[in-house]
This record gives sequence, C-alpha cells and structure tokens, in this order.
Amino acid sequence: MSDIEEAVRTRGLFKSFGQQVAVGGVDLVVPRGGFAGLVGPNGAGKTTTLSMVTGLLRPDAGTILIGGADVWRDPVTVKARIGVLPEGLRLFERLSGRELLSYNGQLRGIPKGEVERRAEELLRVMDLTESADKLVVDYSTGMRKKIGLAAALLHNPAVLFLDEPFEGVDPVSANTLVEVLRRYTASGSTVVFSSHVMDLVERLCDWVSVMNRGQIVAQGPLEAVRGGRSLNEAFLGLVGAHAQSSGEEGLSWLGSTSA
Ligand SMILES: Nc1ncnc2c1ncn2[C@@H]1O[C@H](COP(=O)(O)OP(=O)(O)OP(=O)(O)O)[C@@H](O)[C@H]1O
Repeated sequence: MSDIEEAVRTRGLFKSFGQQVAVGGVDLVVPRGGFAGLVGPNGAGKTTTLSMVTGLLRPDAGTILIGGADVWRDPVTVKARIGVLPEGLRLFERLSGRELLSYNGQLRGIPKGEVERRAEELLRVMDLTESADKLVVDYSTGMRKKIGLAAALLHNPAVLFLDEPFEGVDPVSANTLVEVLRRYTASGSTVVFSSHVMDLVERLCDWVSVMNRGQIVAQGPLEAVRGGRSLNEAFLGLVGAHAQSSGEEGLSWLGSTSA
C-alpha cells in the first residue's frame, strides 16, 4: 500500500511511562476509506496509541502520517483533517448540546449559518433534537457519546478516531451511532475505533489491528486476521488468553459457601 492509499500510517511509534513501555514500536496501518477496529486486552496500549495518533500525546519516538501529513510536524493540517471522540469524553459540560456544536463549528472556522445547518441535521440524526437545549452535564452516557460524535463530525473530517465509542451505550443509541458511521465511511471517509467488543468489530469493520502488550500482533483485512475462525477465537489465540485463564488452579475459595 502506498502512502497515498493509507489514511493512517505510524512507523516505530514508541511511548513509555517511567519503566512501563505502553507502546513499544507500533507500525499501525489503516487504508483510506476503511472501517478499522483497533482491538486488544486491557492495558494493550490502544488509548496511548490513539492519543499519539490524534496529536494529544507526544510520542517518545516514531512517526505518524495522516493522509501523508505528519501529525507532529504539521499539526494544523492534520487537525483540520481529523475528528476525535476521545476516551473519557471531556466535553464542555455547561453548554447545551446545540451550543457545544455551535462552539465547535466556530472553533473550526466554519461560517455560522453552515454550522447551524449542520448542527440541526446532526442533532436530528442522533435523535437529540428534543435535548438540544439541555446542558451536556445532564446528558446520559449514550447522549454524551452521540453529541461527542456529532461534534467530531461537524467539520466533515477525512478520518474519524473513536476511543471505545460504544462503551456504556444502549443498543438503540449504538444502532444510531453505527448507522451514522456506516453512512460516513460509505462516502469514502475513514473510521478507526478501539473496542473490546469483538462481535461489533466483526460486524462493522473491514480492517483490524490487534494489539497486545504495546505491540501490533496482527493487522490486515478482517477475513485475513480471522483466518476462518470467529474474530473472538482469533483474538484469544493471538493475545495468548488461553494461557492466562488458569481458572482451574486459582480461586479455589470462590463459590464454596453453602448457605
Ligand atoms: N499516564 C499514564 N501514566 C502511567 N502509565 C500509563 C499512563 N497511560 C497508560 N499507562 C500504561 O500504559 C499501558 C497501556 O495503557 P492504555 O491505556 O494505552 O491501554 P488500553 O489498551 O487503552 O487499555 P484499556 O483497554 O484498558 O483501555 C498500561 O500498562 C497503562 O497502565
């Protein structure tokens, strides 16, 4: 794949926190127009990788290109191209949903009338019109994810990064998010999202990167990574989860009461 066809390309990405190597030389690739899942067990380094890729955390070493532009050398170009739904979702809580979108649009330099038009459409598609004037602090988890996604989409980015977008989201809201994301990728844009939910990744993604202990252990088209198994089976094999789950030896005290 040439750099032109790659929406995201990291080389030798590295980050440690003291003695802890969080990301140990990652070459992440996501093809343009792909719907990509970044999966891995807790602590694998997904959030640290996405934070560096989106310009939120400076790498110790390595390079990151988004659509061929270097994230840390050319941050203005890259930030205009990307949308981010970060982990923990720190939003401006004292704004209403509508104000949040309006504020984001103005920060992005989009003309006011256009911001209003896009914001109303996004609120409608996300089923948030009735709550548009409520403060974000009073939103539920699912509503926060939806308004966060709306804010990340408002400037029509070429690449959208989502850290655990479906966590804590009910099936109805998850369905709305999926529909919006499908529509977005159908037009040639790229989505990269991290998740623990293999079924969802299998259903949505055409490209998968599997991380374990700060490394990419498998990466490519979904079918190739699965290799004829379910993604969950392939994942457990890749991250060595069978070896870790020595349930028969430990926890002998658990479940032994007979009250
Ligand atoms: N700010 C930090 N300071 C110290 N250690 C950190 C920090 N951020 C992450 N780490 C460590 O780096 C490793 C990777 O963490 P990271 O949050 O990137 O994993 P993850 O794959 O996103 O995990 P999860 O699926 O649990 O969210 C972990 O061992 C974590 O403890």
